[in-house]
Amino acid sequence: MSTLTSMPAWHALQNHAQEITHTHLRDLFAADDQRVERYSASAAGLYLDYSKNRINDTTLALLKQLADEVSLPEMAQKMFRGDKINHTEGRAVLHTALRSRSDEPLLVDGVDIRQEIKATLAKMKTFVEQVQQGDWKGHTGKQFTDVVSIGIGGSFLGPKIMAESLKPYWNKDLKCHFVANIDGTAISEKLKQLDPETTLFVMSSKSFSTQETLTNTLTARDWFLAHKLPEEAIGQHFVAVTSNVAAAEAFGIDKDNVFPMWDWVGGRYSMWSAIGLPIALQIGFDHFEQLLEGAETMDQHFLTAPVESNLPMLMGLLGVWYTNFFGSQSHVVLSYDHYLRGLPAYIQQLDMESNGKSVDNQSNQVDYSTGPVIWGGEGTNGQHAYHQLIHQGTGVIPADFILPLTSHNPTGRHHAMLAANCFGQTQALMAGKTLEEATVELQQAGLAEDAINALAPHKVMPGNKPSNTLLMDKLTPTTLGALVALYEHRTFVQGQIWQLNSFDQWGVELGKVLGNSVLDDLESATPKLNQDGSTVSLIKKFRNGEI
Ligand SMILES: O=P(O)(O)OC[C@H]1O[C@H](O)[C@H](O)[C@@H](O)[C@@H]1O
Repeated sequence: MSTLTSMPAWHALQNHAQEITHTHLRDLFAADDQRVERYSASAAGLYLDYSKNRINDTTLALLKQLADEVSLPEMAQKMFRGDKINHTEGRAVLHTALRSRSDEPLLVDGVDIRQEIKATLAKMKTFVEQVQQGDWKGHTGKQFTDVVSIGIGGSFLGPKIMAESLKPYWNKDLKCHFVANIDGTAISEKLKQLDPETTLFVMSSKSFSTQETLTNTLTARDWFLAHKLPEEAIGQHFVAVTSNVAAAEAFGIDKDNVFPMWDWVGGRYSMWSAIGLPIALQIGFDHFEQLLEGAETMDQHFLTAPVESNLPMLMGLLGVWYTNFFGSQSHVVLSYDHYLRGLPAYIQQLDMESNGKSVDNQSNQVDYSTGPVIWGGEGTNGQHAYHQLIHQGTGVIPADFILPLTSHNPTGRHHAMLAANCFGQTQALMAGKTLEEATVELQQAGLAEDAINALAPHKVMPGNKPSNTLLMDKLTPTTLGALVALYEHRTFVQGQIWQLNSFDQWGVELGKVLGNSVLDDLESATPKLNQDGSTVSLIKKFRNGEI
């Protein structure tokens, strides 16, 4: 039995879950008109209504006890101060330092990283301003109109989704494009639209060894040179962001054009570093700094607020409550804002690559569920696609609804309708519709009794489906920074409860290695074909070009 499942709070939560499954949220709201006042909290420009969760005061007390029993507050302090909590890679975890304005020295292996962070931010600021003001032009003297950010995983999702989310703040004279996939269509379709004389390439790869990014950059480089631009023009049109500066130089990127990052920043936590350069180019450096400031405000809240009003702690613990005591296997993030339509995909990598693991910090196989599938999309679109399952499916899928109260594009009644849909969905999930209510509805519609008896059960909505509602006054760089930091710390909370190292990703290695040996067989004149039968069959079909 693992240490986690032997903890007193764990056993108490198991017993408590048995009790609370017999209560309906409808009844909890009916019995307490102060419920939302007691189960809501605000911080860093965000408001969390968590009253539509399957909880009562005992639940929260036991979840808090569990947090204490795993020493969560102490673990958070260790992370922020640079302890090497990423123990399988022997690394600190300091994405929080990237957005900190503290001057307190922060040593990693004897080096004060605050100075490196400051120097890199200054380098980014100078570069962004030079590009925006036309002081850094293309080889033929034209100002850049387009930026192509080449990267994948955390070197793609952060830049792309944050830039997309902050469109109201875009520098109108510069358009950022994002290429990630090795599929040649991705880069080909992008390059078709572009003029090499006015295009700047930002190649982002922490390791500088990722096949997709290296290949796409070489293809971009070939395209660039194929347009009669000389080799010496590369230096003006290609910059890189990486922790492997030597590899970047060997690749042909000028040393002065390399923006450093560090091994104490995980890829999925790296948008605050120079990986965020495309964001800063798109929205301007001042707005990028506001993104950092919003995140830092959430950091301080996470470090100092008591559990019962600590947004990341509450959301993280509630996730554990459903995963481990209600059998939930997925969690849905619903952005009721068109600009935030990509956010669920960002949180998907953040959370699933952090906690999609089954070996604990003591190198033992866990005997409990860990990271759920994170999915989601844009409201109200999801209501016409997958909300059916959330309402009437057989499982419990906790939902986060995210809505800015003010739209950047006030258009007629649109925003009121968006908000009404958002709130209506959380209400329907909570209250549901009973058989009696469905029956009365059908009687009022004049259906015959046998028809009613056949149809009514299909119209029953069990309700008691949990949701969080996250509000902000308006989507700004500051509130977006706070929102992303909130989810980073929510992921940290869950990883700590599950006794996981949330900051390595050994699971992505095998597929890459096997893919390389398959590639040899796909391209070789004399393929070895010493793979399993299915893979050999697939290789042969690819080589023959027919199924
Ligand atoms: O930035 P790179 O070193 O190119 O890595 C890009 C991505 O590669 C892997 O898939 C990791 O799992 C991701 O966390 C990382 O963001």
